[in-house]
Amino acid sequence: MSNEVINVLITGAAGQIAYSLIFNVCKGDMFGADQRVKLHLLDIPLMVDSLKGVVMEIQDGAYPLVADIVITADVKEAFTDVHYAILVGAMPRREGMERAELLKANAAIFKVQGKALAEHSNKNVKVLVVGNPANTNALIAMVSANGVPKENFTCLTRLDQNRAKSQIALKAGVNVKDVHNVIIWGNHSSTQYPDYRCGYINLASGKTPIGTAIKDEKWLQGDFISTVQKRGAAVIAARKLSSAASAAKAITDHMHDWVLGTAEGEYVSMGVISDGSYGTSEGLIFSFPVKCANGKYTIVQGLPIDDFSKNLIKTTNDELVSEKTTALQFLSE
Ligand SMILES: NC(=O)c1ccc[n+]([C@@H]2O[C@H](COP(=O)([O-])OP(=O)(O)OC[C@H]3O[C@@H](n4cnc5c(N)ncnc54)[C@H](O)[C@@H]3O)[C@@H](O)[C@H]2O)c1
Ligand SMILES: O=C(O)C[C@H](O)C(=O)O
Repeated sequence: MSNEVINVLITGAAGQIAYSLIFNVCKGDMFGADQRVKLHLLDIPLMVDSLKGVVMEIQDGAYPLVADIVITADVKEAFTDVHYAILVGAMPRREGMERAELLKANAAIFKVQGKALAEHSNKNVKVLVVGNPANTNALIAMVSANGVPKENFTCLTRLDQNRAKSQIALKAGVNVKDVHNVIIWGNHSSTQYPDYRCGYINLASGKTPIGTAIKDEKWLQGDFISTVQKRGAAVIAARKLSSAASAAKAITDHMHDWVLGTAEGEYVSMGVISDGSYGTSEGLIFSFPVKCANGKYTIVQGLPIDDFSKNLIKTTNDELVSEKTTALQFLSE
């Protein structure tokens, strides 16, 4: 076991996602089986008693990798010296709430947390935003965090990628581990574009493009896309709560790959700052296919984009531009 300890912040630590996520970190699933961690767990004052119960459960799990735990409702204490910040806590959408209202409530939270990252966290802190609207919350934190490198801000679209891979595996009758390089473009919302066109399946006969293996273009261009786009809402309708265990798994996958690297030839989807690749608007937090090595990601370049893909990428890009305009307006008020 390494002697070095990394400081990992999880906000919304008394919530549903955190109740799975924290234990994935404790087990070593995120940063590796040798990496010791100090957990910084932040929630609102009302939830601090509940956090005390979470701490008891961490202790009762007897995890050798857990070096220390801080629980707090104080932003400064939570953000101080953290190497990794996983920002899950956010104002949930209430019934009848307009998207703009949700954006406004969360803009305030992520502005404060962006400033806290700049003022109190490790200079090279790596940030993953999960709380919705995830892309735009990440953008707000990024523009509020003077001095923290912009490429250190990401948002979660790995859950969408995992959903897409599973749908393909179910349709093809293969194990999900044999499905590769399915891409999520754009916003973590119903305008996202799940793209199978660069992906392949490892069949007994060899590496086969998804379109060739599945041979059902109507499904691939129709129900496949809409099922993935609407999966979050379908889980909410069934569970009366939003997805939590699958979100925690995806967060673990995202951070694991960012920090420890992706396998040779493998793409994963991450919301990252757009450099204008594939005709997207520079400066948005946009989900792209990326590869990771040495703690850094790079956007995969040169993928073929036909008119079908171009249109769907434009739709999700337009939505993100409009969210950005609304959010920046709130920030300037
Ligand atoms: N990007 C994705 O793929 C994805 C997937 C699932 C859920 N989500 C989003 O993740 C968020 C959390 O989901 P959940 O199911 O854990 O919700 P939850 O309501 O169970 O937990 C959220 C927690 O955040 C806390 N919180 C609220 N404001 C806070 C603040 N300012 N600072 C610290 N903590 C704060 C709440 O007190 C609560 O304990 C939601 O916004 C949800 O929509 C995103
Ligand atoms: O869609 C939602 O509001 C919940 C979450 O973002 C999800 O994708 O499960």
